[in-house]
Amino acid sequence: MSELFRIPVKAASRAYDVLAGAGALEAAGASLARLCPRGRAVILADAAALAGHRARLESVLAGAGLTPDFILLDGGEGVKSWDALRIVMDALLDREMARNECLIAFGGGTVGDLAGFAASIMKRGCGFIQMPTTLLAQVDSSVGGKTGINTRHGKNLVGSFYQPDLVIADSGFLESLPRRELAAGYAEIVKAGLIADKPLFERLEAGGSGDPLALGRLAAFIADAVRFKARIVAEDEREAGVRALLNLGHTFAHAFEADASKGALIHGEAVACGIVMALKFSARLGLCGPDGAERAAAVLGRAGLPVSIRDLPGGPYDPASLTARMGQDKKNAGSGITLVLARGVGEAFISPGHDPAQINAFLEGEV
Ligand SMILES: NC(=O)c1ccc[n+]([C@@H]2O[C@H](COP(=O)([O-])OP(=O)(O)OC[C@H]3O[C@@H](n4cnc5c(N)ncnc54)[C@H](O)[C@@H]3O)[C@@H](O)[C@H]2O)c1
Ligand SMILES: O=C(O)C(=O)C[C@@H](O)[C@H](O)[C@H](O)COP(=O)(O)O
Ligand SMILES: [Zn+2]
Repeated sequence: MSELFRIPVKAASRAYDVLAGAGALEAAGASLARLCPRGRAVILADAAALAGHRARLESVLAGAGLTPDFILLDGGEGVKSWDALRIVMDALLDREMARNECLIAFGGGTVGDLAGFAASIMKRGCGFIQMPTTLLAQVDSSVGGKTGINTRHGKNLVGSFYQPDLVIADSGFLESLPRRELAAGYAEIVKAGLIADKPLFERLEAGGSGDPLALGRLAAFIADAVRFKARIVAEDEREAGVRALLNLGHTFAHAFEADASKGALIHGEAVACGIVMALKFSARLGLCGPDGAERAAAVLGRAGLPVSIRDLPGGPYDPASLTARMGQDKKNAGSGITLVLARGVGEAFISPGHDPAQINAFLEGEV
C-alpha cells in the first residue's frame, strides 16, 4: 500500500491540492463537504469506472453529509464531443446547478476533460473537482486545467484553461483498471522524465525485469509525475512558453489519434509512439544521438507500449495525412510545424518552423 501525498499546484488563476495515493478519497471528506455547499455531490461519472468503486464513494460522501447525484456516461474518446457536451450542460441546468457548487469528474482523462470544459462554461464557471480513475488521468490530465473536446478537425481543438478546486487521485481506483490502460498512463510518466527529469527517467529505466506496471511500484512515480507537472503549470499556466514541453510526442500523437480507425488507438499508446518519433526526428536533425530514442523505446516497450508506427493500433497510417494533421497543431505559430524535440534524455526543447516536407519524408521511412 502506498502512502498519501498532498501536492500543491500553484497555478496563476487558482491554487489547489492534488491528494494522491492510498486513502486519498477518505482524506478528502472535509474538503468535499466544504466544496459542495448544497448537500449534494453532482458527479459526472464514467459508468465503467464507477462500477467497482461506487459503494466506497457513496460511503465517503455520506460521511461528508452529501447525497450523490450521478450523471452517468460511457468513457472513452467519444465523450469528448459536441453531443456529449450538450447532454452534460442540459443535465447540469436540469439540476439547477449553482455557480458555487462543484461538478465532480469521476473517470479517466476523457470524462475529466469533458467535465472540466462543462464546468468552465456552466453559468460562466462553476466549481470543479477531479477524481481521476485512470493512471493517465492521475499523473497528467487531472492536473493543470487543460479541458476540452475533439472536433472533426482534430484533438482538443475546442476547450479552455480551467483549474479544478481539488484533485483526488486515490490509488485504489486503479485496482480495477485494465492493463492496457495502465500502460497508457505509464507513457505520460516516461514523458515527464524525458522532458526535464533525467533522474525520474533513470529510476524508470532501472526497474530491470520487474513488472513496471505493478501498482505498488507505480505509487511513488505517480507523485513524481504530479510534482513535475505542478512545477511546469505553476510557471506557465496557459502555455505561453515552457508548458508546451508537456507536449513531447503529442504533435505526432494527436495526428495518429485523429487518423486512427475509430476506437482502436488510445491516447497513451499514441503518445508512446509519438515520443519515440520525436526523439528519432531529433536524431535525424543531428540534435542528439540515436540512444535517446532507443532508451525511450526500451522503457516504453517493457510496459507493452507501441514504439513504432508499424505496431501502432488503428493503422495503416498515411504520412501525408499525418503531416497535414500536424499542420493544425495548436503550438504552430507563423510558418512551419512546431515540435518538441530533445538534445538528450531530460533535455527537451520547443522547436518551431519545421518544414512539413521534411516531416513527411521522415514519416515515409517510419510507416
Ligand atoms: N487535460 C490534460 O492535460 C490531458 C492530459 C493527458 C491526456 N488528456 C486526455 O485524456 C484522454 C485519455 O484519458 P484516459 O487515458 O484516462 O482514457 P479514458 O478516459 O478513455 O479511460 C480509459 C478507459 O478506462 C475505463 N476506466 C476508467 N477508469 C477505470 C477504472 N478505475 N476501472 C476500470 N475501468 C476504468 C474507461 O471507461 C475507459 O474505457 C485523452 O482524450 C487525452 O487527450 C488530457
Ligand atoms: O497539460 C499539458 O499541457 C499537456 O500537454 C499534457 C498532455 O499530456 C495532454 O495530452 C494534453 O491534453 C495535450 O494538450 P494539447 O494542448 O496539445 O491539446
Ligand atoms: Zn497526453
